[in-house]
Amino acid sequence: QLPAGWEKRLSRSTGQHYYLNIYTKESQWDVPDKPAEPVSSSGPDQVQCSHLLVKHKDSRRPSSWRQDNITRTKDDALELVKGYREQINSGKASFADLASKYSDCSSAKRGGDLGPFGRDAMQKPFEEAAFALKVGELSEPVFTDSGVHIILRTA
Ligand SMILES: N=C(N)NCCC[C@H](NC(=O)[C@@H]1CCC/C1=C/[C@H](COP(=O)(O)O)NC=O)C(N)=O
Repeated sequence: QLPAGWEKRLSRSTGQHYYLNIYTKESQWDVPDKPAEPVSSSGPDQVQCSHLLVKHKDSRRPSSWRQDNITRTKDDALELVKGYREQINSGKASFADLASKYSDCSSAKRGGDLGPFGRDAMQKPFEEAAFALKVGELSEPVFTDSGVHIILRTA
């Protein structure tokens, strides 16, 4: 009895049997001794995230609902983001509460929620960070042309 995920095949050229992994399509001469695993998918097609964005003077659009002309430096923006991240991780404040108060993105009105999105929707550094998160996980600070973000994957 073959382990799951394998098929026994006959090699016409040698008349020998070989074994085909039905997931990877790889073949081998040795009789498999353990089940073949379905290849792990290349991650989700879509994720849903909330973010807290702190813009700075070099942001692509240094303006927001909070502040017409944003003049803080990138370093100051990073310090602020680190502080928010600490407050969330220590349970002192909720992500949605801080995002609604301090995020320089219009999504602040929705507690930072960006809704579900697929690949190629967001700037690449944001996309890479978001798709690497597990559901419920909070990112490290992420830098995009928009500014400095922390990202919470919610679905
Ligand atoms: N698909 C959804 N929900 N909306 C379209 C998002 C378009 C996308 N936006 C971003 O990548 C920035 C970084 C992550 C979130 C985000 C929000 C920006 C940040 O603010 P801004 O720099 O624009 O002033 N505000 C809105 O777009 C982009 N390709 O530019």
